[in-house]
Amino acid sequence: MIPSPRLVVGNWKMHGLREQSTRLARAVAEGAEALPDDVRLVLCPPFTQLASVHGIINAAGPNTLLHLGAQDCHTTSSGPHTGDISADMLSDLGVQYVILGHSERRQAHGETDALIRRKVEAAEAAGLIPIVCIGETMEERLEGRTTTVLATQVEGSLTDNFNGVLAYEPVWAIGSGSVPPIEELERTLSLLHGLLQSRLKMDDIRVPILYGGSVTPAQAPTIFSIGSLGGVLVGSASLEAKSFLRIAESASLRLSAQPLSGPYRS
Ligand SMILES: O=C[C@H](O)COP(=O)(O)O
Repeated sequence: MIPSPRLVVGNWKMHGLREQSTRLARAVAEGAEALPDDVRLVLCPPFTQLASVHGIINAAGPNTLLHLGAQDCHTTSSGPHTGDISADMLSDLGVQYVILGHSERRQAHGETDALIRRKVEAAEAAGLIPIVCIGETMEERLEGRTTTVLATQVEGSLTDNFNGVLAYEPVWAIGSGSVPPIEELERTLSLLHGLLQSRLKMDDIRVPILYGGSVTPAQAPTIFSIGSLGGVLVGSASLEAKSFLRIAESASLRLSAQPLSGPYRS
């Protein structure tokens, strides 16, 4: 059974100096106190702000819904890799989740499925929960190759005993203001569920599937009307505490009183 809390992950990307990050994390921590415990918030600041955000999460106390995530890690635990950060280092800092294979890293840093898989292995070995991103480009979508692209990414990026989180982020939806039509998203989620079953050779899949790409407070209730959705990966809207918290409210089944449905919530 998938963990019942829905994940609302804020990927701050390369945004945030000290003052702004501290203010944002404090505001989210304060707002999180009012949320029901069927949501879990994960803040993924840049590496430079992990320690201060960790301090704020710690100060929020043991029952906080807030967790700490990073945006990448290296494939090995230490060594001569100038400028890189290992999963062990993240874990040592109190990080619990790590985003891997984001399309911005696949595109700007040439990350391949094979490399991402090695990062997933490193994250798992360090006790971190990997959030692996997959998604098709607009060109691939227009060529009708979405299914093949997703199948290849699921096959190549995940480990055999993967027990993390999968984030479906159509590359064309990121930062574009466009979200796939809800019926299409529902179909893709069910496709991904099938791909996970065959990749992990298991019928009872417990890997939460998140959606990411232009998630806003206005779009969130429609997106979360898909009962099987494990959560969302939020970029721009996570940089504003109010928006991020409103998205988290929509994620709560208790607050939205949606009927439970789908493979994860039976
Ligand atoms: O990791 C987050 C995604 O890239 C989505 O970013 P966005 O919400 O700004 O479209």
